[in-house]
Amino acid sequence: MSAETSPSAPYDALVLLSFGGPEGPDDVVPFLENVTRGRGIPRERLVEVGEHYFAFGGRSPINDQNKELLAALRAELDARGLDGLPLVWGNRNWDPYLTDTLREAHEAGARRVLVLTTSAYASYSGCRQYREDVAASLIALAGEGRALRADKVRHYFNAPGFLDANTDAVLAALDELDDDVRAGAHLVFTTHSIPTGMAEAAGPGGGAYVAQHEAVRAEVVRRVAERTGVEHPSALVYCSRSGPPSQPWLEPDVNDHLEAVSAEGAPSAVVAPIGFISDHMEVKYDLDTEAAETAEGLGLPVARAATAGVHAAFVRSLVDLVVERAAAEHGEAPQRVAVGPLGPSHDVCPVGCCRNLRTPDKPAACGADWTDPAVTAPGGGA
Ligand SMILES: CC1=C(CCC(=O)O)c2cc3nc(cc4[nH]c(cc5[nH]c(cc1n2)c(C)c5CCC(=O)O)c(CCC(=O)O)c4C)C(CCC(=O)O)=C3C
Ligand SMILES: [Fe+2]
Repeated sequence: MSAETSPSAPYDALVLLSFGGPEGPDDVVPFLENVTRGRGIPRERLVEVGEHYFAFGGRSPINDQNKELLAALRAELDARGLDGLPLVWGNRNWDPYLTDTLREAHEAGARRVLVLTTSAYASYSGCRQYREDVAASLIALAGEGRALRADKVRHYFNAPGFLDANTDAVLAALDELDDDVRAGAHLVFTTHSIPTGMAEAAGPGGGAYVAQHEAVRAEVVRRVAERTGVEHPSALVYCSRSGPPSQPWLEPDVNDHLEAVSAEGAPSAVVAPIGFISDHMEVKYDLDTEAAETAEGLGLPVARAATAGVHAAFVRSLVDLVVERAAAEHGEAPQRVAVGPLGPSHDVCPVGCCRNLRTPDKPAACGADWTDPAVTAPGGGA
C-alpha cells in the first residue's frame, strides 16, 4: 500500500443502515405492513403497536435520531481526515429505503461500500435480516446494471465507547435517584425480547444475543462498582414482546421484573436500555410509558438511563471500527479492540450465522456464503 492510501480505502462510501420509522399518521399502517410482512404477528398486536405510534403523533423518533447520529459520524470522520468518504443513510422499512440509497451512491461513483447497522448485537433481527436487506438491494441494483460490493462493520456491543456511553448513562441515572434509595438501586438492563428459537440461533454457535447482552451487563456493573464503590444487584430483562402467546420469547418481561424486585424490597431501580442505541419507540413507549406506569403503581422510584445516542466515545468507537475494517481490507493487520471475555466479533459472518428460521435460503450479503450478483444489462438490448 502506498503512503497516500486513504484510511477509508477500499471503501467509496459508508452506509448507515437502520430500521426506519413512520414520519406521520398516514405512514403508520404502511410502515407496520412493511415490518411484519411474512413475520406472523397477530393482528391485535399490530393494532396495539399502531396505537403506540399514534400516541406519539404517528411519528417514530428513530429517523431524527439517525440524522443526529449521521451528523455526529460526519463530524468525527471529518476530524480524522476522512472528509472524502461519503456517508449515506438507508432503511429496511421506511424511506429512505436502502435500495434507493445505494442506487444514488452508485450514481455518485461508489462501487464498494461499508455498512454500519444501528444494531449492536447478533440475532436474526439485528444482524442477518440487515444482511438480507443488503443482498436484496445488491440483487435489485445488479438487475439495473449497477454492480456494488458491500461489507458490514462487525458487532460493536463490546466496543469501548459503547460501554463508556452505557456506563455514563447508568451513573447519571443513579444520580437522579434520591440519596436515601440510591445505594440499594437494582440495575435493570433491558433489551428487545426475541423468540427463544431466534435467540438459540443467534451468532455462529448460537446463544450470542443473550451472551453479548450479559457481557455488557457484567462490564457496566463492574465499572459502576469501580466508580461508586457499590456492587448493585442487576439483571438482564426484556421488553416489546410480540408474536403469538403460544410462541416462547425471552423473559422476564421488564414489567414483571420491576414487580418482582419491588416485592423483594428493592428501594429503587435504574432501567438501562442497553439493547438499543437510541431512544426509539420501544424506549419511549415500552419503557418510558408502560414500565414507568408499572413502577409508579408499585411506588418504586425508577430512573431511566440514556441510550448511547451520540455519546462522543460511542461515535469515536464506531469510526474506529470503520477505520479498522478498511485497514484489514487494504491489507494491514489492525488491532481489533474489544472489551471483555467475548473478544472481537468476526468481520464476515460464517455460514449459518444468525440463521433465518422461516426462510433459511434467503440470500444474505456480507457472509462467507455470499457471492456478489452478476450484472445483467437492463432490457437485455443494445
Ligand atoms: C432484536 C430487535 C431489534 C433491535 C435490533 C435493531 O435495531 O434492528 C429491533 C428493533 C426495532 N424494532 C422496531 C419496530 C418493530 N419491531 C417489530 C417486531 C419485531 N422486532 C423484533 C426484534 C427486534 N426489533 C422481533 C423479533 C419482532 C417480531 C417480528 C419478527 O420476527 O421480525 C414490530 C412489529 C410490531 C411488534 O410486534 O412490535 C415493530 C413496529 C424498531 C423501530 C422503532 C421505532 O419506530 O422507533 C426498531 C429499531
Ligand atoms: Fe423490532
